[in-house]
Amino acid sequence: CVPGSSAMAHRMPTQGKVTITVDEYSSNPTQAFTHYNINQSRFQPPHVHMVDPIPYDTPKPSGHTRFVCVSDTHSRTDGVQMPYGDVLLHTGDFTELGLPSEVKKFNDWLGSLPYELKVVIAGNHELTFDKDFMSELVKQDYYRFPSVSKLKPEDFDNVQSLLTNCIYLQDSDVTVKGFRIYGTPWTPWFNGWGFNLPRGQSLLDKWNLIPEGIDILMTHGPPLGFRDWVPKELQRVGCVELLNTVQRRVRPKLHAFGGIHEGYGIMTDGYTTFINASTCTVSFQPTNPPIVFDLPNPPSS
Ligand SMILES: Nc1nc2c(ncn2[C@@H]2O[C@H](COP(=O)(O)O)[C@@H](O)[C@H]2O)c(=O)[nH]1
Ligand SMILES: [Mn+2]
Ligand SMILES: [Mn+2]
Repeated sequence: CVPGSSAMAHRMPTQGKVTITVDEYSSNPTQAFTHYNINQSRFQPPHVHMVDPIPYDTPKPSGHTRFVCVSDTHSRTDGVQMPYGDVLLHTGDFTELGLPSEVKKFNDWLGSLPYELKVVIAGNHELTFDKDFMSELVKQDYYRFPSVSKLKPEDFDNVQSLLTNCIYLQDSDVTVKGFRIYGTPWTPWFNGWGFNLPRGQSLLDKWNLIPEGIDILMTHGPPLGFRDWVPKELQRVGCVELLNTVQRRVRPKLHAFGGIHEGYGIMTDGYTTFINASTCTVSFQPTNPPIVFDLPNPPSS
């Protein structure tokens, strides 16, 4: 089923393409959650429920690919025990500030891991990966991030090239082992970090770049209602337009993200599995284990 029915998504009769528009509750995700839960049972069982992670020693079913999901490692990978799997997915915040030294350290860690393929996106902490953010920061004389101010532009101009041990996605996709994976770093504006955009049309413009036919979506932050609860503020902070895009247009089998460290865990809506794989806790301790997930191989692979 496509959860919920709303004026916020409609199928164009001639093209069969679903168009997502800005949700009336876009700017207040906590209110959006309550509204859609009461009026559409949108986050209710039996379709929506928590999922237990599979134990690492579970044999992989034949004809499946095992994905290992991590996120928000924040340059703290030293003690993280990595399980068996085929493809690593890292959904951003692999550094504290995107310093080239941190990126190199992360790339070395990736190089030490045995996975056949590693796919990585940036998060709001990868400041140097967001070119527009860096141009603005230069104008502000770097007052917010003193250690970034020590960098010369040539040190970070081509920071992506330091990631030699993975496939880096930024509003782009790749097909690996027959799975089409799309990755995008944008999150709702929060304290003016990298890859921040206002809720509403600005973020929806980014989600509208996600093609149909994606098997796995990687974003840094959660969609509304799925592992997006911030207990210290009693707020849901997931993006409403991202949820509508995922459930009503793109419909990936797996949506992997992090961003909200407190939301670590797995849920399903009955079709898409949502994995918040934040390795670091809210106090930035890297104690949440990587989450493994098996997907049946696409027929053509
Ligand atoms: N109320 C909100 N809290 C947020 C949001 N994004 C992040 N956070 C909180 O910060 C930590 C760490 O995030 P990081 O990007 O600095 O690593 C996260 O776990 C939340 O507690 C937000 O949009 N709204
Ligand atoms: Mn983080
Ligand atoms: Mn983050």
